[in-house]
Amino acid sequence: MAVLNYSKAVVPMKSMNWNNQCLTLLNQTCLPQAVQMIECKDWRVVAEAIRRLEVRGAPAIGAAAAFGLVLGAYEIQNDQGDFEHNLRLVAEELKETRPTAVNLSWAIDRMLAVVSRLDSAVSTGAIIQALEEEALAIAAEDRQVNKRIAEFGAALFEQTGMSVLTHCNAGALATVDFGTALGVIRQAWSEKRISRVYADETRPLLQGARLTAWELKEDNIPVTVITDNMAGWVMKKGMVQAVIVGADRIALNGDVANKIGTYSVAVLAKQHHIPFYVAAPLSTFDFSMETGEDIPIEERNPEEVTTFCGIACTPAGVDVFNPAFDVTPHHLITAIITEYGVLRPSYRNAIDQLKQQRGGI
Ligand SMILES: CSC[C@H]1O[C@H](OP(=O)(O)O)[C@H](O)[C@@H]1O
Repeated sequence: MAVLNYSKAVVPMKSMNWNNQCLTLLNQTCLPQAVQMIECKDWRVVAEAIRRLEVRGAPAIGAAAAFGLVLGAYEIQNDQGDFEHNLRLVAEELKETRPTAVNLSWAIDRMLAVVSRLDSAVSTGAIIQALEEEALAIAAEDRQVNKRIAEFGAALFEQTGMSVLTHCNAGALATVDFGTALGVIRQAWSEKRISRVYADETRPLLQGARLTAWELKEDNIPVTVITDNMAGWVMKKGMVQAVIVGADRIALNGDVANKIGTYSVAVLAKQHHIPFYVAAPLSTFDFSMETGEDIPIEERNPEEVTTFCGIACTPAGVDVFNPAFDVTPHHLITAIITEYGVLRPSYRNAIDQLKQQRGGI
């Protein structure tokens, strides 16, 4: 695995790039201190990068896993045994890297569907070419989808000069490019609808303080970083007029899994009569899941909580609970912004109407 260090001046805001059988990832665990790219030529390196949150964010890990499957296909093309069977083994290992974001399984299933549609007589080389084209399509669609979400979402900010709070990072770093919640913020800023962003630091891994603040500073969008326990007071003081977040999995009734702490922010927003928006592409919806009750919640290494920048901040041996996500019930969500428009309660009806409009999903 080659590691390349860039000066900040040249780094693309994109989370990843694919070229000549190599997936280059912007290593998000090094930001904002260092801009480091990881060159992945082995699918196992991609899988580990997803597990370690070197690449993270629901759409971003979906796209990364898709390119990881292409790397796997190149590796196994001359192996003994059935190519499609061996490919599905790689696909399953990529799917298992993180359980909550449905975009991961959505992307892998979309890639495998390409293989299923091909004539059984086609060459392995033709299969690999089709897989590579599909992964590139997933990545290319991402920016277009995020731009549409941004246009629909920005219109929700009806005043000028509003302040908005966000949690975690749903930016260009969490997607292939431009971002979902931060995409809406970028568009609303360009239309002068918002004047400042309050970014929750988002313990324990600080995606807000490290990544959202980095993205917004790079874009010269005014950002104020707050600790997670300040969100209520910021709302009480009237310092924000809206909340917008991303999502990792959305159930058919509109329950939303997102970074841990999102539920608390939604309860606070309700208490203070502040609109709470979720921005997410259709690939974040789980059409097999009626409610958020069954959304798998990833639990991560306790050391993410017991240490801070590598320094122990708890006594040794204490018990730790470290869920990476929580589920916000649909009744706390004002609207869900998608690339097909803004969904409002009842979300089940809205999603059914969307399915009818599109002749299915
Ligand atoms: C645009 S999806 C971003 C979504 O993913 C983040 O989780 P993680 O940093 O663990 O990958 C967080 O839930 C964001 O809202």
